[in-house]
Parts: sequence; C-alpha cells; structure tokens
Amino acid sequence: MNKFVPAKPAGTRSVDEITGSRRLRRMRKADWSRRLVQENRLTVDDLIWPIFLTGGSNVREPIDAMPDVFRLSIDQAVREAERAAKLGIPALATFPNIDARRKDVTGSHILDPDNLINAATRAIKAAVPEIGIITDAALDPFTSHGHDGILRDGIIVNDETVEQVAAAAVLQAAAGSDIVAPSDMMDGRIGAIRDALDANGFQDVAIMSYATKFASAFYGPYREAIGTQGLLKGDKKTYYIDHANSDEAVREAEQDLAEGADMLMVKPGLPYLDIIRRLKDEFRVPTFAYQVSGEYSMIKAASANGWIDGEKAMLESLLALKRAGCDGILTYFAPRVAEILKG
Ligand SMILES: NCC(=O)CCC(=O)O
Ligand SMILES: [Mg+2]
Repeated sequence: MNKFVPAKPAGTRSVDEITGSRRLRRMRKADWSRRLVQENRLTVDDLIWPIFLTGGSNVREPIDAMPDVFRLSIDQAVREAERAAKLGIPALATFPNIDARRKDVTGSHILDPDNLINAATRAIKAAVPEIGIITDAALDPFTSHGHDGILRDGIIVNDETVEQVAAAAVLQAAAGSDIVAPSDMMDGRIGAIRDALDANGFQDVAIMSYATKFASAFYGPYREAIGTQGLLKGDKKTYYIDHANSDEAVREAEQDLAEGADMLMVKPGLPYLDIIRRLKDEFRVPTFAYQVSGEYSMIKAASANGWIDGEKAMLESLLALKRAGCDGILTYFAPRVAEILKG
C-alpha cells in the first residue's frame, strides 16, 4: 500500500492570502444573491417560434425526428398563432412542406401568390394581427432537388436565383409578411430584396438576413420536416459558409448590412457562440440565432433517454445564446419556454 501523505509546505498560504479575500462564491451563496447579480436573462420577448406548414385542413402531422413538433395545416397554424400571441411570443417564422407535385427544378411555385407560405401569412394576419410574421424567401422547399437555388448543369446559379428570391419576397410582403428572412446565402440577395420591396411600396417590411448560415450537419431533422430529405443530391457547401471559418462570417454580415439588412442571424446557434459574439461586438445591430432542428432534437433525444434534464438543458442553451450577444432566438422550444417563463 502506497501511503502518500502530502506535506503542507512550510509558509503555506491561506486561501484568504491566495485569493486576496476575493471570494467569488460569496455572491453565489443564496438564491436571492444569485438573482441579484444575474447578468443575462431569457424572456418571452426573446423568442421567435418557427412552425411548419402543410396542406389540407385540421392536420397536425408529427415529425419523427422532432418530437413534439408538428406540420400544421393553415387552420391549425392559426390556432397555434393565437396560442403564441397569448403566451406573449413576439413572432412566428413559417416553413412550408410543399406537395412534391408542386416542386420543380427552378422552384417556380414560390412565385405563386397563393402558395402555402403566402396563404398562411394571410390567414394568420387576419386572425392574429398582433403577432409578427417572418417568412423565408429561399427556394429549397420548392425545388425538386432540395437546393436553395436554381440548379443548372450542376451549378447553383446565383443571379437568376436572386431575381426569383427578390420577387418571392415581394409576394410575401404583399401577403402581409412583416420580416423577410432569406436563408439561401446567394450573393447580393439582401440588396436585391431591399430594392424590390421598396419599388413595390414595402418600405416598412424588414429584412432579417441569414447572414451567416453555415454548412452544417445540424439541419437533418428540418429536412424531414419540410420533406426535402432524400431529394438533396450533394451538399450546400458552394453557398453556405464553411464551418471552419469566422472572418468570412464577419465579411458576410458586413456585406448584408451594407446591402440593407435590418437584423443579422447566425445559424446554427450553440456551436457558433463565438460568431454571435464577434458579430455583436463588431456591428452592434440586432442579432439573432437560429437554434436549429438538430440542436432541438439532440436535447429531446437525450432527455427522452433520461441522460439529461431536457427542460434545464433547453433553458441553459437559450440563455447561453443570450449571453453570447443575441437579441433573440428562433427556437422550436418557444411555446414550452414561454409557458415556463410565464409560470
Ligand atoms: N431555413 C430554415 C432552416 O433551414 C432551419 C434549419 C433547421 O432548423 O435545422
Ligand atoms: Mg452573403
């Protein structure tokens, strides 16, 4: 048996000498003192709730890879919008699961003024005018290949895609969208959308830029939700940012602000806290994170297995995004968080 007894070095310092009596545990000693010095807080006002739309009526389709998230027909989306407004959630973001028969190589159905996105915006705005509506002008829900742009000879064609995205943004504004949020990462789309909105009298419609959308493995469950899994050939690395890069994210954000973005978004959220902090420090503009489907599903799955406390992990992940500098967060947890925060 090895009996090693550490010697107390001669002249050893006391903890008071080591810390200079600066004991940081003092303020952590009770709930009241922890509350008193808490630097960041999560509130209902920080939440944007992304919801999935589908055709039909009275439909609530579960999404296997996203427990407790549903594809909603428009009437159900209106009911959820009413619930969200009652909970005090400021805004919804809508994402459609488009019938495969409406998809084509150019995503032309995005230019139908009565497509699922636009019809849902009209219905929600009519029933719940006080909630903000954020719409995505990207083509991926509408293309037969699942890419966010027009695909020709194996290339995602930038400029034609931008023209179509800008036209789609105007139709979304005409339907009542308050914020257009293009998630496609084509070059020049923010300026083109701003010009198109202004030329059509939609000066008050804002743009939230998915300025730094990274090529990420965390979007998997979302692709099941909008029905593009299985369609996508290849990857999106020619338009989303390489997740190894940070300076490039700053350049993307700088450019989108110069083109007229009102708000920036970082996506995904938790693996990109450094990017959020850099953008907030650099530009001091309203900055949002998208806690994406894979982040949501990881917490739900670990929680379902009893490996973590799901609700605590949910709240901690969102507060971490606030601490990194976010003004708000798109999260599938929004209604549950709002219920908890409202007590
Ligand atoms: N345009 C919206 C998304 O791509 C969301 C991704 C996700 O939640 O994984
Ligand atoms: Mg860009």
